Amino acid sequence: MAAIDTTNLTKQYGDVVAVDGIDLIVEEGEVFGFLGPNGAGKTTTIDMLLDFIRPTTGSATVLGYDAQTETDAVRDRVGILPDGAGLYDRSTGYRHLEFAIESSGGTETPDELLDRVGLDREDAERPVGDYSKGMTQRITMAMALAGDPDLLVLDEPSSGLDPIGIREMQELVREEAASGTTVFFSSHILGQVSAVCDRVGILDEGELVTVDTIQGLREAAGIGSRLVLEVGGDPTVDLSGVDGVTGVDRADGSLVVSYTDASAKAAAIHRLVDAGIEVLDFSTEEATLEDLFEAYTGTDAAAVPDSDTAAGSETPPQAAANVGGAGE
Ligand SMILES: Nc1ncnc2c1ncn2[C@@H]1O[C@H](COP(=O)(O)OP(=O)(O)OP(=O)(O)O)[C@@H](O)[C@H]1O
Repeated sequence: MAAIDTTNLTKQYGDVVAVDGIDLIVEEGEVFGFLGPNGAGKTTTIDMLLDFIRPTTGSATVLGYDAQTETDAVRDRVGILPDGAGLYDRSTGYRHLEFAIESSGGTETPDELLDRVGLDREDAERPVGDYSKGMTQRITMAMALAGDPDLLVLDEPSSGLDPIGIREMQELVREEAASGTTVFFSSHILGQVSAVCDRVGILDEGELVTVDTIQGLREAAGIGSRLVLEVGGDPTVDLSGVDGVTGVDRADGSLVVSYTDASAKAAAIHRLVDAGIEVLDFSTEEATLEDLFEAYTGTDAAAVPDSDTAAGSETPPQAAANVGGAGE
């Protein structure tokens, strides 16, 4: 059974096709990165998976349950970190956790969840309305973890976190994955997705343009990295048959070997040395993740702000599930 399975999932707002006929399968146990520039349709897709909004056409199942007709079964099994937490400002972090544990039927204690997300007890006793953005993100993540969900849906989870917080969040995702939880990780920041995800789907203007591993994306996009070698003399070079090498050129007196697989670097150098060619020096120029993002979306990733601003939604922001909200 797939953790997420969508068929022609579509959401249209007037003339805007926010999500355009997505067919996507996320296997159980995988960490799947859902990547796309701002406005690509990531949050809209997630909102349809959790029945916060209804598709215009198409359907989806989550953990084998119909996303529209078996919503309770879905929400009971899914932990959600929404883009823009719907918390109760005057209620404490601790109270939010108690509520999340109670409504998810969890057996953990609030303190255990606080530990996992790096929030201390003192902060947990303050009203969440006083929290910084990073603290809000942490308490929301803790709520999402309550009840040991089978699927974690994280919408821009690093939003508001500092570099240490981002690393801790990635570690949490790895821990969850190691314990068998499927993780659906949405972000517009490729580096964060690639750090934790087994596969990545790239969404652009509502369309799922590709689904692959990061390595597969590199190869398919044909944006390899380059090995620049300074060699003695002007030898004839034949690197045909070296796995991962996609081309050999000369530039400014150097030999430039293009490759899509990092293991090709050492193999190419060995081949040259075996052929009696003197390798005086070498350096590598790696294709960046930004190059990759740009190749698929036409969006200059460097110019995409690290924004956590979501487009509007049909419904008010949702509290982290398995939660309906944490009343006072
Ligand atoms: N309620 C709505 N009414 C009209 N248009 C909407 C509504 N909600 C979303 N949209 C539009 O749908 C498109 C997809 O928005 P969505 O929020 O899903 O993108 P996103 O990929 O999550 O973006 P971000 O990374 O900025 O959060 C955008 O063009 C957005 O303006």
